[in-house]
Amino acid sequence: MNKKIRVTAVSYLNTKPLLYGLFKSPVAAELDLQLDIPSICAEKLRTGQADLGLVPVAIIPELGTPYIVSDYCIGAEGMVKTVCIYAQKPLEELEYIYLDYHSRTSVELARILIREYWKVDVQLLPAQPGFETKIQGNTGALLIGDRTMGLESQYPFVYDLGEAWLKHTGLPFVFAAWVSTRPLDPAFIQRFNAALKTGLDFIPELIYLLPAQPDFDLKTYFTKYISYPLTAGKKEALALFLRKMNPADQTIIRFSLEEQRNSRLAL
Ligand SMILES: C=C(O[C@@H]1C=C(C(=O)O)C=C[C@H]1O)C(=O)O
Repeated sequence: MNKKIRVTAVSYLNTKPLLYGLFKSPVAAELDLQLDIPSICAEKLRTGQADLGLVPVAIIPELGTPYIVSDYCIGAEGMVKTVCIYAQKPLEELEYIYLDYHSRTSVELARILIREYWKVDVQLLPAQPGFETKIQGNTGALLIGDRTMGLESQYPFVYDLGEAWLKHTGLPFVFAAWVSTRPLDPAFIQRFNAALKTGLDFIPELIYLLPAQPDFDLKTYFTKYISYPLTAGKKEALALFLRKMNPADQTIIRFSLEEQRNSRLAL
């Protein structure tokens, strides 16, 4: 029996449709799955504690040979609802913004948008657990994931980073993608992708299995705000985001499935 593939995936609700697909498929038997907050997923893939991960795309340049193995991701085509800056005052009146320690991508996205789009002079601070309580007066915070659900009605100023990125660039966005640091068996990748697709087909059923969120409609979130297909537009956005993060970056991202398709076409 081959060794199982060690997989790290995001523990948030937005990943459940993808996980549901994996569990409904025989591919589940090939995986040793661990669920973590995004910054830990990133760390596990980077340090070799996982072979494959649904990881924040901001860490791709830190990986030696990154392969994007899937046609599915955690993305958005504008508003995303769960990646926002919350504040009691408008952005231009803020002095400090805490950056969520769960995140790797959105903290970089916030830096880019503050610099290029909002153009406000604000100090960005690293956050510790419990930092949500510091959202007061001239201090705001970037928060991501399930902890943001229902927060929209609690703060007078809410800035959605997916929406701001679309207004700034005209592009969708990719927050997290399935990345491996070594080439995986193409047949495995195809089974893995087919399973993810099945999960998305089951969103209407899955809604019944997940805990209802106060002031937050999960079905709309999964079908309107989170956008799972890794489209050409999202790939373009990913390349632009990595360039804006670090203009000197030379990372070459390999798209495993595309390479397979291309090589099949070439045969
Ligand atoms: C849209 C989201 O995207 C998340 C944002 C991430 C980040 O900022 O590093 C990483 C994984 C994604 O799950 C979310 O979970 O709210």
